[in-house]
Amino acid sequence: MTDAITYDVVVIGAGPVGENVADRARANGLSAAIVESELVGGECSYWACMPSKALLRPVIARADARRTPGLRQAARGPLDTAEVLAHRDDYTSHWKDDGQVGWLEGVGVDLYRGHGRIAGTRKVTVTGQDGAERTLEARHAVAVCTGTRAALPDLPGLADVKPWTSREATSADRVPGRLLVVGGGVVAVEMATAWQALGSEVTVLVRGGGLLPRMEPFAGELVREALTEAGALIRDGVSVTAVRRDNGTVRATLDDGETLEADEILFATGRAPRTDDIGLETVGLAPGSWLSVDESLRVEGSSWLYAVGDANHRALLTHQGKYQARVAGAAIAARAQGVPLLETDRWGAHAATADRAAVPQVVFTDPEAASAGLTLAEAESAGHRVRAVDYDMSGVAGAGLYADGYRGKARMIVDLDREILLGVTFVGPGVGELIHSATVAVAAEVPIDRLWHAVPAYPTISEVWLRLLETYRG
Ligand SMILES: Cc1cc2nc3c(=O)[nH]c(=O)nc-3n(C[C@H](O)[C@H](O)[C@H](O)COP(=O)(O)OP(=O)(O)OC[C@H]3O[C@@H](n4cnc5c(N)ncnc54)[C@H](O)[C@@H]3O)c2cc1C
Ligand SMILES: NC(=O)c1ccc[n+]([C@@H]2O[C@H](COP(=O)([O-])OP(=O)(O)OC[C@H]3O[C@@H](n4cnc5c(N)ncnc54)[C@H](O)[C@@H]3O)[C@@H](O)[C@H]2O)c1
Repeated sequence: MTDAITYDVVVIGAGPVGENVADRARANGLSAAIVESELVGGECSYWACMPSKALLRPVIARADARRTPGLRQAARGPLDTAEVLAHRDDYTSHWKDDGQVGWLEGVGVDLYRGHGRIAGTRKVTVTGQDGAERTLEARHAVAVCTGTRAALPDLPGLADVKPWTSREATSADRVPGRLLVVGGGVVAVEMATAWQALGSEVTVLVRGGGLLPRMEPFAGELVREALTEAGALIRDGVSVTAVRRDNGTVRATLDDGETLEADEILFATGRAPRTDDIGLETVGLAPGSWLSVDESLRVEGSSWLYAVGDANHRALLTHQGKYQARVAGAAIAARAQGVPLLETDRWGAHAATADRAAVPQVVFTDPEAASAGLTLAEAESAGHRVRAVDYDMSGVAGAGLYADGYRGKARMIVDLDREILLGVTFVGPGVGELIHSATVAVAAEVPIDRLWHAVPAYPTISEVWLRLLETYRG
């Protein structure tokens, strides 16, 4: 082993979040190293956000075209599967990271390829593919940005089946004839939407709680209706108890004793933190745990260790992890400069307040489901005195113009004590591009009386804002 190489900041994991922590460190005049064991760009670029959205974009565009008079006939046919998969491959840069490595070089971050492990206070070892080990030492901070992997249930026979996880579901190069999807969360509904449209016969197996259980209930209901109309079968209240593969065919046994056959089975059953082999035990933390952090993203009880992005389990979304990276970068720099008091109060420069109050998310199904801030259930369980205001989006002129027979629903959650919005949900075609208006309203805590003066252009889907406010004001 050679002598330790010293940097101000050492980042483990070069996903979207690690890249941004390193970039923020550099922008604040600190030196930074980043360690990556696979591809620079992380899960998001190669097996998550980018490939899934590249698969879904043509699906959603075709559905929109089929709802547009004059285009219906032209959009009747099947998708060009080869072109869709090739487009997806382009969007993942064919699983090569040269572009992102170039970006790191451009911002002056040193890349170390290999597996990173914490080795006591402010030290990180990097084990390269050839087994050679180097030690990096951080003057100020080590940031764990190692993300997640798919969590698989403990089922007899599962390993032999070689099931699809989100990785295979986003990178497969052929369309399975029959696809079983286990789970009812975001990965399950997005991938069911994509592969059904690409030609698979999809069956979704939902254990309980319906589809998209973390959103307002009508989101899952509208997505279910459309998925069913598209030909997918959704089975509720069923669990897979065993699975095997015979001569290529997957056989999944359900808890009611029935056995289903398919060509592939996707487990979209949540995520597990990639913290099991990163040396947490050398600093008194439990390997394999989600890392609990304070508002500045610093691991509780530590003065130098940060956990940013998926690894801290605050909000498993790329944009939210990148926001955390900006906050953590500012906090690391301030502490390095000896700033005596950080701004960690609500909405302060060194507090990731939006993680708790104003997280936006878009589920890229047909219809899209988009939300910002709290659901009714979340607001109530947090003790707020609230009113939910609902509006059927088919009554909005711009929605009718956007799609013939537009189906959609909007809800805003009003904090009755402060007369501000705590959350907004839109479900319907085209709403993904609408949600930032809600994020601004929620994060800025715009008073309802002032929102009344934010006039939506006619005739856009955004007029739903006016309808929601009119409904609230009676
Ligand atoms: C199918 C799917 C679709 C998604 N779509 C969206 C979407 O549309 N929008 C959205 O906002 N979010 C989406 N997400 C969530 C998003 O992918 C994650 O929130 C995001 O990737 C988290 O970024 P991260 O940098 O924290 O972790 P990751 O992207 O997981 O990156 C972590 C990096 O750390 C590396 N690493 C791990 N351990 C080590 C180690 N010991 N040493 C060195 N390197 C290591 C990994 O190789 C990886 O490159 C999706 C997720 C899935 C599964
Ligand atoms: N468009 C987007 O923003 C987007 C897209 C995909 C993923 N993501 C993020 O990635 C994360 C992971 O998504 P996900 O869908 O994998 O996880 P999830 O936690 O959202 O959903 C997992 C689902 O699987 C079910 N489940 C768990 N174990 C099961 C079992 N043994 N049998 C049957 N069902 C089981 C759960 O009840 C849950 O409904 C989410 O936090 C999500 O926000 C975001």
